[in-house]
Amino acid sequence: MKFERLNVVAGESPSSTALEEGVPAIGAGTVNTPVTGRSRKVAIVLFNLGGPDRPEAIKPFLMNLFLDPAILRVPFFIRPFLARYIARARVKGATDNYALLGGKSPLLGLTREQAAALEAQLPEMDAKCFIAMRYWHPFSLETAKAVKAWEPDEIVLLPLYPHFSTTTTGSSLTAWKQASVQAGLVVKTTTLCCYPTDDAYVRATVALVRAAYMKARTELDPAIPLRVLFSAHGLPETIIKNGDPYQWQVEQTVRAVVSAWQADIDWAICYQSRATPQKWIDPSTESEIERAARDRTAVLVVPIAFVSEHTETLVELDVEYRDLARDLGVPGYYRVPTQNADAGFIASLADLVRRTLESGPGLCSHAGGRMCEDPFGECPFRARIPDV
Ligand SMILES: C=CC1=C(C)c2cc3[nH]c(cc4nc(cc5[nH]c(cc1n2)c(C)c5CCC(=O)O)C(CCC(=O)O)=C4C)c(C)c3C=C
Ligand SMILES: [Fe+2]
Ligand SMILES: [Fe+2]
Repeated sequence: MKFERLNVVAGESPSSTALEEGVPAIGAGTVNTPVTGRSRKVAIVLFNLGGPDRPEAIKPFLMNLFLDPAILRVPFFIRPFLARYIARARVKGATDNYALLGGKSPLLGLTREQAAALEAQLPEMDAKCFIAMRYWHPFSLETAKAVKAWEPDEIVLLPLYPHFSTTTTGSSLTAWKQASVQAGLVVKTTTLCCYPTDDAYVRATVALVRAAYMKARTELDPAIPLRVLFSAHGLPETIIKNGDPYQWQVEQTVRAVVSAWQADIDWAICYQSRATPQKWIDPSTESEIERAARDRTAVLVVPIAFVSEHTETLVELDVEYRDLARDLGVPGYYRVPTQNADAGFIASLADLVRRTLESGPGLCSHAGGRMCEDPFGECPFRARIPDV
């Protein structure tokens, strides 16, 4: 499918979109203009959250996270105190969790594998992937300088978050905008905001879920029912009430996956990784495990909204929730691996890069224009990403 261009989204003027202003998107003509004499140099910037690379990095990583106004929405003069308080409160637990993974997050290594696999799937262009992490190295500024030094013809900003949230992709875009200005990076840029119901992404996800389901079924007593729990990272309820489309987009993905799977399965959506004292969106993954125990149903947990393994899959799902399920007597606990460098998933990203280039410069979703429904005022096609 060919994307519509950004500015033809019904009812929206070019100036109503903030992100294309936010990211330097310079250059007349279309992105399809061939660069004569050589294949076009496309810098693909992969956004992810980042994680500590050694135990001493855990506290500053947590401080970076909680100092982000997109994460901790309190008045600016309170934020440093609250950030320090929450980071201190979490550091011991986080250190124990990262210790189970060798003292560091696997996220950067896995993102590098995704980057190499993606470059290999785009032979028709001179594509180079760069990684911009939000809360630990490589930060946006390091990456923006590296992109500038490479002298690309075009840039594609590709979040490794299929679902747009102000806390993830929105925050990364704000950081990228600031870094681009600081680095003096002025190159035609197209941003993919999200791809929750992209066909190839959904099909790749179905393939992983189906394989794990079949395996679990062969191991389980046929008399025991199996429920599929799609477990996404949670968010504070206030962020959703403010118009963040993340939860709606997660629901769209799950519906698309279930529909493409075409199997008669018992399934539910739940939310994990609550990290602040406020009320987070329901139901929690813990409460779904408790319900499965009451129903004497085994569970297959599908990490949804995460496309790489990290502490929240390898520790929270594989250790903490597995233990909880065992202690409650859940008759079986299985887990679908995240996409990582799965060939189907990387092929979906490669296709998204091609379509993003066709659509640009500016902002697009996998569907071309804005895909979020009206209540979602924080959809980047509508919201102003704050200046930094
Ligand atoms: C869809 C993905 C994610 C959303 C949405 C998200 C929101 C969000 N996260 C926190 C707090 C923490 N997140 C932490 C780590 C972490 N979170 C994500 C993904 C999403 N976060 C990833 C990929 C990681 C990296 C994990 C790793 O392996 O390093 C952490 C640190 C770990 C810990 O202490 O548990 C915190 C804290 C909030 C508050 C939030 C939304 C408001
Ligand atoms: Fe998180
Ligand atoms: Fe949107």
